Amino acid sequence: MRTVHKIKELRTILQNYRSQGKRIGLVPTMGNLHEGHIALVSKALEAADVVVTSIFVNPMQFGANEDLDTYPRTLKADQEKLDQVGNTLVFAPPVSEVYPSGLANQTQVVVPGVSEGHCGASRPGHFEGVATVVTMLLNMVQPDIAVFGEKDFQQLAVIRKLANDLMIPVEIIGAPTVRDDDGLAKSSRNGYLSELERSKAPKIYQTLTNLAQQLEQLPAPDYEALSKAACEQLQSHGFRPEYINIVNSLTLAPASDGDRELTILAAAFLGTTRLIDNLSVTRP
Ligand SMILES: Nc1ncnc2c1ncn2[C@@H]1O[C@H](COP(=O)(O)OP(=O)(O)OP(=O)(O)O)[C@@H](O)[C@H]1O
Ligand SMILES: CC(C)(CO)[C@@H](O)C(=O)[O-]
Ligand code: BAL
Repeated sequence: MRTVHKIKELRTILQNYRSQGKRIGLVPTMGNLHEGHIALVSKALEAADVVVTSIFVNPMQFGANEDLDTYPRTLKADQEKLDQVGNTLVFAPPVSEVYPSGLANQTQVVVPGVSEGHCGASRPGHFEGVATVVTMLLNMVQPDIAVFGEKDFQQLAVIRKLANDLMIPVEIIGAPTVRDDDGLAKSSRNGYLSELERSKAPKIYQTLTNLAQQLEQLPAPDYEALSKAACEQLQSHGFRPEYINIVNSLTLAPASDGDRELTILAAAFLGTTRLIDNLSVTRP
């Protein structure tokens, strides 16, 4: 497995693979890899001959009071994990390589509709940062396929829309959320949790599971009342819920009576750690 830090070098290597007729996959990450990320790389390897795993903590998607400075950077351990998986190439550029003219001067990609609300409301500018860097990565790598996790459900919707709207010739593939045995979605930020917080954290998934059951069973659910009750349930377990929203799985607009494919989106703080999760349901 090779690691490259420069776009020029990456392009030369990929050109060589392409000229041999190899299919190229991309898995964008911010590093600190766990089994969720490895599942994305394995899925990409099912559809591509060589997979580029990018590791880049993208400053453009972090808000002023967020954890850009403390976000775990663990390149060596990440390389060792990827070494076990298969034919991967690590692309780990420095910030100066991705934003040579600085952030303030950077052209941005804005994705209307699906970027708004949910995490888009609580993290202003976040999805512009994600959409911009993902567009740049897709242009740098020019992959046949790119794999993203359903754990970041709204992000996946944003990326599907930008690839479609900007006519980027890539297949965007979603991969299911990988969870710990107790249901907690694996996430780099789980590492911020204290032992006590970690023991409470699975409540977020349990709350979503209970809510999903009600959505499957109730003949005419009152979505707002159910969301409010679920937030109160989380609060009683020591969370500070940011939102629990029941949405149309495709548009991410609030669920309405005729919708059958629904997704429950949730974000909540445990102490200073912000966790997100989601669960999709089909109404009878
Ligand atoms: N548990 C998981 N299951 C499936 N995919 C995941 C999981 N966790 C992260 N991913 C996916 O991995 C890719 C890179 O995500 P990222 O590096 O931000 O990891 P993360 O663990 O979600 O980090 P953070 O805690 O900062 O949100 C994204 O497409 C994300 O959806
Ligand atoms: C897609 C991504 C790598 C863009 O920085 C990031 O938002 C993430 O890790 O999910
Ligand atoms: N996993 C999404 C990236 C972020 O929270 O910034």
